[in-house]
Amino acid sequence: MMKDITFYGRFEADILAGRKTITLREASDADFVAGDRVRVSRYEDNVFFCNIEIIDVTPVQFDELNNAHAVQENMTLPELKQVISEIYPGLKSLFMIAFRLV
Ligand SMILES: CC(=O)Nc1ccn([C@@H]2O[C@H](CO)[C@@H](O)[C@H]2O)c(=O)n1
Repeated sequence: MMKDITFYGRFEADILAGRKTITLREASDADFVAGDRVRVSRYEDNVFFCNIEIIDVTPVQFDELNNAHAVQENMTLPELKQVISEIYPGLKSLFMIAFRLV
């Protein structure tokens, strides 16, 4: 059975252009392993927009986030920390899911 993931619609263009190649998620949203093919839909309206292949799933602490993470999100580090703080207020333990378009 194919797995699914949702992204906020505002990230769709960056994902489709290959500008966003990681996502940082809480544990309950990181149940993927390298090689998984995953159907990607928009969170707001559930519209499918691409398939991705999972490259890697790695634990990362909020306080360890650095510019390399931000670049892979097509953001600055302050922007990335702000976005994550809004989605997951107070959460320190995240998982970095690296992916590529298929
Ligand atoms: C829709 C949903 O259920 N959850 C999430 C959770 C996270 N993200 C994005 O991943 C990166 C790091 O958190 C940032 O770019 C976030 O905006 C997302 O698009 N959708």
